[in-house]
Amino acid sequence: MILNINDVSKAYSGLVVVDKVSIRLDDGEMIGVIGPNGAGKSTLFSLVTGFLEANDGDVVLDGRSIGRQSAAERARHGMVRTFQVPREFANMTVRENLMAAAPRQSGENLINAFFRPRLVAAQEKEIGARVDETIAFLKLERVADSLAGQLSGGQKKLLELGRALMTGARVILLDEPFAGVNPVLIEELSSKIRELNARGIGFLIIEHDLGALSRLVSKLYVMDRGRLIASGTPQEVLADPLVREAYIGGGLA
Ligand SMILES: Nc1ncnc2c1ncn2[C@@H]1O[C@H](COP(=O)(O)OP(=O)(O)OP(=O)(O)O)[C@@H](O)[C@H]1O
Repeated sequence: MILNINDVSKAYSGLVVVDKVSIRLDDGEMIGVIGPNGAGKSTLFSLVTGFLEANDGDVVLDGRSIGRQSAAERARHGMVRTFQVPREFANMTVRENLMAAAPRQSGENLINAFFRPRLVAAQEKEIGARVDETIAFLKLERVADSLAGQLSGGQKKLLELGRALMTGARVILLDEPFAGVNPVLIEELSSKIRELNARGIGFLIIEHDLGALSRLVSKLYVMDRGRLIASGTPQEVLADPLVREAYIGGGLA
């Protein structure tokens, strides 16, 4: 699945926070998006996935323009995002959270639930099997029946990834997957992401942990004050004086 972000822009009361950003994510590619605080990275993810409406530009997924579609429609086409602060349902268990994230062809239609209970039951069973697989893949067995609100920060990030996987997405945008996660779990999460990527899922990843991100992705895009200022391999980008300058005071050693 190929994602083309074409000249996407967003302004708030005249202040441009995303300025004509274009990024291409090739089939099964993994790309990092970095930049100092307030550069516009999270806003860009919301524009791409339909949580915010762009003022300009388009988003094209596998040749189809989806830039005017809702987030739910874009998810149905195979692209979802996660959030910096995970958005799990705190009062539901891990298993229930994963169940709820799966798209349903028939169960959400009450008439089907009433007149075609066997169809709905078969579908729920299939979703249940996928939930079990996802729990095993992310090694969440021990907390599968715990309330999501009681998980550690790192486990919440795993659940967030699991919820994205349950949608069946082929392109996943991860917003700071390693923030607040301990180093051991960062390695664990990275290897899960790598494994999913090897199965053909494309990733765009915003991350401030440049070391962990650079080990994961083949290419970095750098944003500063709404604009893309550099792109290339992690080695090229992190050695770029323009990039180092953008980060002054922002923590790039
Ligand atoms: N709803 C809003 N109204 C006005 N300004 C906003 C709104 N949302 C974001 N902004 C501004 O847009 C700019 C980009 O914010 P954004 O959160 O996308 O940056 P970011 O690169 O993701 O930062 P961080 O790394 O800190 O998460 C910031 O200056 C922010 O203050």
